Amino acid sequence: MTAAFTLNAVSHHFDGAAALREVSLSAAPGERVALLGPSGAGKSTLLALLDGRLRGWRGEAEVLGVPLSATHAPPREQRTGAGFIFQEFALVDRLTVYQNVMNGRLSRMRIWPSLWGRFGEHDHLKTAAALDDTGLSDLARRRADQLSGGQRQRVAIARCLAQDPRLILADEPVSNLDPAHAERILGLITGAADKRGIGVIFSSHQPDLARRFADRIVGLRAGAVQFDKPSAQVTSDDIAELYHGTVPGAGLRVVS
Ligand SMILES: Nc1ncnc2c1ncn2[C@@H]1O[C@H](COP(=O)(O)OP(=O)(O)OP(=O)(O)O)[C@@H](O)[C@H]1O
Repeated sequence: MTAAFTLNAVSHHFDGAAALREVSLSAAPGERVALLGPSGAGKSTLLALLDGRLRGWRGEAEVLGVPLSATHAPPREQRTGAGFIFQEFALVDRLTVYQNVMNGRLSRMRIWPSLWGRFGEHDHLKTAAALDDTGLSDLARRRADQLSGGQRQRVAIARCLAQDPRLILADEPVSNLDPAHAERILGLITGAADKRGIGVIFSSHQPDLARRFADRIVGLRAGAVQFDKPSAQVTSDDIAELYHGTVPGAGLRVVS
């Protein structure tokens, strides 16, 4: 089966400073991988690369069997089918929950219908299913700016699910949430992925949650892979070494 992604010696620099250094990694289909590491380790950069948004990197990268280009965005018909959940939710405040989730369908539509916002019955069905999976059906008519942080995050997840993704990428999906909500949201994302038989790659600052919700943890530091292990084999020493010398509060938040 096609790997969720494969990276071979991928490096990236921002203004001459290395953000990723010779990263070689892959994930099996359906695998849940957590990216851990202190602030500035390169987690968001790696996820942006997997999402096909990063330009100017070196090396080789393939997502869901589609080679990525370091120089240009892929044409619509060659997109990988990965869905992205943004840390800051990226919702349109003046639109309803339903409209925000429906927007997830735009990337699945042909160009002209998408420009006119002409959604079909199939799009409405996918939207309704995504709202149901995230427990948002009762809030469908509420405006996005009238939601709590946890509810907004659920809308962002539903929008991603409405895309019918073949892989879910999530950049610190629970960083703005209290511990109980964080656990619920990660359970929601990984449960929805399991139901669809697809993988999840998420970044986190919370080792305990990463251990609980990921099959595998990749420790990134200063753009390089420091460890890559099944979650059950990641020790407290691995975590301490990964965060060694970093500013307190910029990372580790233990959730019991
Ligand atoms: N657009 C940008 N322009 C310049 N430098 C950038 C840009 N984006 C990231 N960087 C730098 O690249 C490095 C990696 O950043 P990245 O955001 O990938 O880290 P991160 O592990 O996601 O951090 P955090 O946990 O704080 O979100 C950092 O040194 C950061 O300052």
